[in-house]
Amino acid sequence: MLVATAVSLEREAVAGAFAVPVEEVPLPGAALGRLPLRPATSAPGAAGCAHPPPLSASPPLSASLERGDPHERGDPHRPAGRLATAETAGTLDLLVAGVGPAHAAASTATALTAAALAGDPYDLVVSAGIGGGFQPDAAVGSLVVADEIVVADLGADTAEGFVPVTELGFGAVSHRPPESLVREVAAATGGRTGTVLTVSTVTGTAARAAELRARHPRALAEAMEGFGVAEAAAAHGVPVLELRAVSNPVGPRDRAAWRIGDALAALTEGFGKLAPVLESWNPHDRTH
Ligand SMILES: O=C(O)c1cccc(C(=O)CC[C@H]2O[C@@H](n3cnc4c(=O)[nH]cnc43)[C@H](O)[C@@H]2O)c1
Repeated sequence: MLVATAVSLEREAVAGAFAVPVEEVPLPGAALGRLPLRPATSAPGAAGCAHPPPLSASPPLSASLERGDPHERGDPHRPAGRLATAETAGTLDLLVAGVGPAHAAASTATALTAAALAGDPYDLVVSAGIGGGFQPDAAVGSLVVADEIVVADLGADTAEGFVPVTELGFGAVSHRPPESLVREVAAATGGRTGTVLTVSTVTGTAARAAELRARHPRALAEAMEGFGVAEAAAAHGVPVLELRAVSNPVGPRDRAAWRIGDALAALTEGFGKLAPVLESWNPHDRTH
């Protein structure tokens, strides 16, 4: 499984979250973390990690998100970010995929291609991160599991309104994660299911929020990467999931209202609950 996040996560925090140490692996222009889904009790090669904490008690996935340290944000010119791996049996790789749909798509496609060429293809891609929540349905600090991943601004602006790219005769504007996986992940994490929009421009006015909601009445959240990750996954025939923790309301710009710490705590807790679901999920069940 490949987990694509927008910005860099501290290796120590990631190791703590998944209860294993990770090692950086030098790959050509790439960065990815390979971690077991299960908390390792005495994993071979997991030196200094004989008694790791349970997943649910793990520290935040990323403290570095809040710091804004450019070195923690990954190198925007290296599409796949940084790659690290645990020496234990690798079942989960963590990819710093970059901010925005294009960067996320490039990073994810690079990682998927590298894995396929190495003869070890992924069977699931998860786009995970923080996002804006449409009020009152997706409260700050809550989790949203996408049952549909929709790009909201890929198309043409016309006097009659927005025309999606599909109506212009091109491409796709939506991807649907496997229904059974969405159901099970939502049940395990307590997340709400609904559409998660992908935008290239963060919504900053009430008018834009209302316009998006009018076009996408089922939208619970917006973020900037899901559709890019989903396009890369679709190109490889791999199912996709998107999990967002709400850090701010969608609407008028108000940086004081951001609750990134709360959202990351919710994401970390939710992620810990994903492990058993993902372990038992049958990757061949791609639609139901
Ligand atoms: O400067 C602003 O007003 C502003 C408001 C919200 C988000 C940003 C970002 O730069 C977000 C980058 C990052 O976080 C995700 N995210 C979080 N909240 C939102 C949102 O309301 N709309 C879209 N994306 C959001 C996003 O996926 C990026 O990874 C700036």
